[in-house]
Amino acid sequence: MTNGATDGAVQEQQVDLVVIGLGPGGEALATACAQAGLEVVAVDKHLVGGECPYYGCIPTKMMVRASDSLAEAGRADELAGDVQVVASWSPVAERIATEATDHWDDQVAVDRLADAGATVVHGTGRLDGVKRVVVTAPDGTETTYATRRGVVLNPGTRPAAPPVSGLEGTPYWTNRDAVQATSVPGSLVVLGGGPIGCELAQVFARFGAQVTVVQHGDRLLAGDEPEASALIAEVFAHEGLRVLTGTSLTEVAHADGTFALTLDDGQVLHADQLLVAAGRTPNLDGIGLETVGLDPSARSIEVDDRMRATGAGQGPVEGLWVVGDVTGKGAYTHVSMYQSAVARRDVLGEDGPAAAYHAVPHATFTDPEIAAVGMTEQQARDAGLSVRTGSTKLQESSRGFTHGPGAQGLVKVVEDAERGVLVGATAAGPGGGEILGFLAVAVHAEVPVETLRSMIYAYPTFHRAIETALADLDA
Ligand SMILES: Cc1cc2nc3c(=O)[nH]c(=O)nc-3n(C[C@H](O)[C@H](O)[C@H](O)COP(=O)(O)OP(=O)(O)OC[C@H]3O[C@@H](n4cnc5c(N)ncnc54)[C@H](O)[C@@H]3O)c2cc1C
Ligand SMILES: NC(=O)c1ccc[n+]([C@@H]2O[C@H](COP(=O)([O-])OP(=O)(O)OC[C@H]3O[C@@H](n4cnc5c(N)ncnc54)[C@H](O)[C@@H]3O)[C@@H](O)[C@H]2O)c1
Repeated sequence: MTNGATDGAVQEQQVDLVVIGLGPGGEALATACAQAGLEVVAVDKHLVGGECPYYGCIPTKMMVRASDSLAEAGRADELAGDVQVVASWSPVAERIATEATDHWDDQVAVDRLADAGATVVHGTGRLDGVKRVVVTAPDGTETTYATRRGVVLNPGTRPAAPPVSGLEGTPYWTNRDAVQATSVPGSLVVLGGGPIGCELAQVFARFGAQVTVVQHGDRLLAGDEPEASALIAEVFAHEGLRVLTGTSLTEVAHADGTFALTLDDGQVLHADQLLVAAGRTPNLDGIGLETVGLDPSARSIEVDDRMRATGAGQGPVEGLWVVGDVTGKGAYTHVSMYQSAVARRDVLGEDGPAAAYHAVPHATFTDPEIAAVGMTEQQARDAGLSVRTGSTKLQESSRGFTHGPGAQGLVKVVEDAERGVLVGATAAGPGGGEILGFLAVAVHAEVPVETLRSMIYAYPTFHRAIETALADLDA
């Protein structure tokens, strides 16, 4: 690192690369570029690793694993005899605090990145013109970095706070509070029926909370196929969760440890806790986009297939790569990591495949898991494709029949009939995310449907239902 001109408290340093935001993609890219010999400054204002390991995927999947074990124990009655389980949140809270997050301490991640050769800085980064960054340390000191190769942005998102009267100032939860819970509320209202709302609603309900989900759209998991939404609604109803769709929260009050939540139809809900899971706000405010000619009010940054930032209708901004949720290509850890590898190759001048998004997979870890890849039927129709669909219920397969309780699920395939390839698919059920692996290959590699139909599917597996769904394309 070479020091340039210094000006009072403001220092200027020359380095090869600055990474602003160390979510999964930024952390991986900073590590790889440092290992490749670049002088890398890796900046995060909070925890190295980002939302996924501390407040997102990892702690929530530990919660899901625990609540699934309770559900399985409940199913034993029907399958294997009496099982007595007294649910306790303590092992869940303990596992998250000690095994997942190290009590929300990132020292291990900081050391790992430093060992790779990067300089790790805890501070807030912002662009300061092309290939330049200013970092403000927690004590207010500012350092300017002039980079030789450029800057990578991976700032991610934070929980959105919907503009509901009275909400601000109440002790409501977001995902960040929910994963730090040390006990289960007696009653919980979940605002938002997306992946976060659905996963956490089911977890807390299975641990004994009385849960109501308030969703202003007309169905849960609105990004998935309607059949998957209907399945989740049916399971939630069966498990005693209340789901209110087509409803908005208009007013929040909190007194004596209780929330009073007024809905647009005048109904008032009372609950011990409110979890707001109503979408995400990109951390793009104040990051200096205007200093490189980009729109500072944008909700996402346009990127080309090498992850180089492009303004609307303009070419790439020199020396600026963007990865993760703020690219708007799918707010998932695997997308952030995938983009990180594409950007790393471009930064290092290596060859490799360009980014492509026709087969982005996702899995929502409710029970049953709702997993999908590529387009929904509606998206394929909107794209003007000649669409054929096939579907089957998992519980009607041999494996579903033997599995018994907890076997609800479905496989749905969406074919571009003109090309004879799948452009989308859904796998919902036990291990839905695992069944999806097969379908993700089919959509990614555009395997002809006739080839998929000529395969042998192991009996009696859940994934064998794919063969039935493919046969249904002709129906
Ligand atoms: C509850 C929950 C569950 C989830 N479950 C899953 C799941 O099961 N599977 C899945 O694939 N995805 C899941 N996700 C989504 C996943 O967490 C994100 O897609 C993933 O973290 C990738 O985000 P990212 O790389 O854009 O950055 P993030 O993880 O959001 O990290 C961004 C980092 O940038 C830092 N930062 C922001 N601005 C600045 C700045 N100006 N200067 C310095 N640092 C800055 C932040 O402190 C943060 O550390 C879940 C999310 C949530 C909230
Ligand atoms: N398993 C996974 O892969 C996983 C799990 C959790 C989150 N994630 C990622 O994180 C992202 C964010 O998740 P999310 O669930 O917060 O967001 P989301 O945007 O997917 O869903 C939020 C839901 O809240 C509803 N909503 C918004 N404002 C509302 C209001 N005022 N009243 C009632 N309902 C309202 C919306 O209609 C929407 O259905 C997801 O899109 C996903 O990419 C992934």
